[in-house]
Amino acid sequence: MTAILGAGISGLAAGHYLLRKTPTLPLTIYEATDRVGGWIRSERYLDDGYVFEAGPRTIRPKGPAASNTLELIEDLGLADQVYSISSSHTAARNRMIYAKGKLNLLPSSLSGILKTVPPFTKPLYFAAFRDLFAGRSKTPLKDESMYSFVERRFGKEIADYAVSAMLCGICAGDAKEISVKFLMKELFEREQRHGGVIKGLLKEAFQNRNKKPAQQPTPMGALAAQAKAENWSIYSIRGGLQALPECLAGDLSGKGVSIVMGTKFEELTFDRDRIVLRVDGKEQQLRRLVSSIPAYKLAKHIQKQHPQLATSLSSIPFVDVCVINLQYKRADLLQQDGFGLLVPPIENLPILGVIFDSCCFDMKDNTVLTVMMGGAWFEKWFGKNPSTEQLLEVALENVKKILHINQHPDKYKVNLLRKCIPQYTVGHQDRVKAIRDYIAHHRLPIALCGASYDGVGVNDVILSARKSVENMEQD
Ligand SMILES: Cc1cc2nc3c(=O)[nH]c(=O)nc-3n(C[C@H](O)[C@H](O)[C@H](O)COP(=O)(O)OP(=O)(O)OC[C@H]3O[C@@H](n4cnc5c(N)ncnc54)[C@H](O)[C@@H]3O)c2cc1C
Ligand SMILES: C=Cc1c2[nH]c(c1C)Cc1[nH]c(c(CCC(=O)O)c1C)Cc1[nH]c(c(C)c1CCC(=O)O)Cc1[nH]c(c(C)c1C=C)C2
Repeated sequence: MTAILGAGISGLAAGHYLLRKTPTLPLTIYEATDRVGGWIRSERYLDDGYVFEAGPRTIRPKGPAASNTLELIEDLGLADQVYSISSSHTAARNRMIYAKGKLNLLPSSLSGILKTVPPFTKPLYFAAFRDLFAGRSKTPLKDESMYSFVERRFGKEIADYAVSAMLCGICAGDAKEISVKFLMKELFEREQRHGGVIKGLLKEAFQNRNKKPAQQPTPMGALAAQAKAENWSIYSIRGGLQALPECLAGDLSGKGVSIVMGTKFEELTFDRDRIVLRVDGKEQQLRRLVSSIPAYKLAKHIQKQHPQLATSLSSIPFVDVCVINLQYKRADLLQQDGFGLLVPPIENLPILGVIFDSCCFDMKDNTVLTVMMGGAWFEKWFGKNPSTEQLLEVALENVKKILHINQHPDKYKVNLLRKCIPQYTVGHQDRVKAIRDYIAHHRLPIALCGASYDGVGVNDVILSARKSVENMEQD
């Protein structure tokens, strides 16, 4: 038998790809909680016309990982439930940062890069000049923090206001700790090879001017082609993103996969080419296993037999995020439409950002906002065990200060998501390599997928599930 640990989006996707490879495969998915979806959780108030998302709310449609998700959505028959936002929509164009006491619209066009836009004190194209004239790093580097790379190449303002804020909005992390390879691997490698990012881009464009592309682009499914033709910027699923894992789980159950909820699985031992899983007091013999649970959780289950692997798995840090959904029964509370705002850490405020849900999606006559707080700075602001009231108060205070909304929300929900986002800190790539090398060296019949390893977005974790299954040996 084959088993999957975890029924978050990556575990369910792994089930989908396993069945696509071997439709008759006996398969069980073990989930610790009483629901599927993991961090994807939508609380629906459909009679009143709105949804509270506790975790992700939008998915990117561009790039190979994104096309893979769209193909999955199509396979599940969910294409007609997709709610897309085109690149010309205000929610796509208007992203703001709160800095120096006011809301600043980030440039979304070339002309914006040519002008000086606050909070920056020079036009953004100056950053490109700086890169052209800054020397290469004194010694070759294997990795460094995102902040240090951007500060070296493009200057402190870009590091403080653009990149640090963007990292808050992707992994709730501190740019001074996150590896440059998390988002800028190619730029970093170009700089290391050519002594500058722009120099490298120009040199490579010149060298490749007559070369044919080495690979044909992968063919696009119909939905990905539609997303391209209609120029989608982001999308979600009607009624909330949770419909995606729910639909996947329904499809798998319909194909005979057993999804066991509320499992207490204790220990995993590897015995030659078998795995013994102790679950709910009983032993299960498995031929192979896909783990989609967070790395630090897997570490606990294999600690006794493989302490070295457990140490590597637990070395991937995670942060806590508090997500506070607010609903007001009035449509006109926001002075500026947009996707939302981010607060760069240099502002030293206790919130990471606010998403304007009701600008992105039609939520009848409601204003719906989501305040995100904590991340790498959770303990600094809130200590170890803040109360719900304390968290709500901080969120409302900042909504008042930044968005000038003084009234109390008609409905709210405070979600404290403990250890919800992994931090790809400097050296992450080597840590993941050490984990995979250990598994290969000891020939352990386990495949890893999920947010701990190769990307934290919904697209990344679905693709990680596909790759982990494709790389598994056949019987
Ligand atoms: C606040 C927030 C906002 C986000 N926003 C976005 C966004 O806008 N766009 C985007 O693309 N991504 C976003 N993400 C990231 C994305 O949601 C996650 O990376 C993704 O959902 C992770 O999926 P997963 O399956 O890897 O892990 P998880 O969702 O963590 O699923 C793992 C599952 O395993 C179960 N489990 C754990 N331990 C065990 C065990 N011992 N036995 C059995 N089961 C176990 C858990 O209960 C869970 O169901 C966001 C994440 C957060 C937290
Ligand atoms: C705590 C704050 C967070 C906000 N969103 C996330 C966190 C942790 C999670 C998240 N957001 C995005 C991704 C990546 C998706 C992918 O690449 O597939 C993740 C994991 C998308 C995203 N959201 C914002 C940006 C700049 C990005 C990067 C990609 C893109 O440009 O679309 C903006 C943003 N995120 C948050 C806020 C408040 C915000 C405001 C503008 C919250």
